[in-house]
Amino acid sequence: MTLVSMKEMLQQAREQQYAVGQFNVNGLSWVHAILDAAQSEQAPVIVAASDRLIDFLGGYRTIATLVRVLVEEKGITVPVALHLDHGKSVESCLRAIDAGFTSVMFDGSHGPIEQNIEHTRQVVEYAAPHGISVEAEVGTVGGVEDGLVGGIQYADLHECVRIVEETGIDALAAALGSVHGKYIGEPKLGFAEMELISQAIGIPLVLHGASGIPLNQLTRAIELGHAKVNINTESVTAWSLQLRQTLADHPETTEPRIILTPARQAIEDSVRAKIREFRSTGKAAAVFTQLVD
Ligand SMILES: O=C(O)C[C@@H](O)[C@H](O)C(=O)COP(=O)(O)O
Ligand SMILES: [Zn+2]
Repeated sequence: MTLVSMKEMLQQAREQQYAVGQFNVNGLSWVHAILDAAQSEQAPVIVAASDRLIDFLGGYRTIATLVRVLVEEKGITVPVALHLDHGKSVESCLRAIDAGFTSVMFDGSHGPIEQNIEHTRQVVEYAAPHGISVEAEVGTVGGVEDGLVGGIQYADLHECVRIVEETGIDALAAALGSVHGKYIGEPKLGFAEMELISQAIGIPLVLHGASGIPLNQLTRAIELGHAKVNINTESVTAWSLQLRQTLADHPETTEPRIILTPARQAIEDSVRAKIREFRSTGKAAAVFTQLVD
C-alpha cells in the first residue's frame, strides 16, 4: 500500500465518531512498532515525525524513504499517512512534501493570527495540488512544545473559523486545555468550547497532548469531532521503562537485538491499546472504500 494523505481517513473518522491515532517516531523501533500495531488492528494510522526531531532522525528524505520502504517490505495493507508534526516554517513543510510526506502540520500558533493564516495558506497552496493534507493550530497546547515550556491558551472560536475558511486546511488543532508531556493533576478539556468550535468549522479536529487523558474525556473529545489524536509521551514512556527493565535483567548483554526487541514490543503494545481506545480497530477497510470512491 502506498502512503496516503490523511484527508479521507479523517473525514471518515469524524463521520463515524472514531479517531485515527497519530503516533510520533523517535527512531526505527517506532516505525516497526506503529506499522505492526496498525496492521494487526486493521486500523488506519498516521506515522508522524516532529519537525524538532527531523535532524536527529536523519532528515526528511531519510524518514520518508524509510517509512515508504518499510510499509512495502512488511506488506502493510492498512492506510498509512506520513505526517510532519509541528512544522516550524512554510519552508520546512514544503521540504517535507518534496521529500515524500503525505501530510503536514504548519504550526503558526506561537505568532499572530494574521501571520498564522497567511503562512498556513501558503502551505495549503503548495500541498493541495500534490494531494497532501494540511493541519493548522490555533491557541496554545500547554507543556513543552517545540522545546518551550508554555501555558495553556484556549483557541478562539472566530480565529478557528477564519483559519478554516481562509486557508482550506483539512484538519485543525484547536488548543482546549490539553498539555504536551505528562499531566500534573487531572486533565480538564474545554468541552463546551470544543462543541461550538467543532460545529462552526465542520472539519476534523486534532487533539494534541493526548497522552494521559482519561478514557472518558478522550471518548467525549472524539464524539465532539476529534478525528485525529496525537500520542508521543505514552509510547516513549513504555519504551524507556522496558529498556531500563531489560538492562537490569540482562546486565551482561551487549546484543542490541536482546536489549531493543522488548522495548519495541512495549511501543507496539502501547500503540495497540491506544488504537482500541480511539475505536479505529477494523476501520481500514472503510477508509479504502472512501479512497476509491
Ligand atoms: O513531541 C512532539 O514533538 C510531538 C507531540 O507534540 C505530539 O504532536 C503530541 O501532541 C503528543 O502529545 P503527548 O503524547 O501527550 O505528549
Ligand atoms: Zn503536539
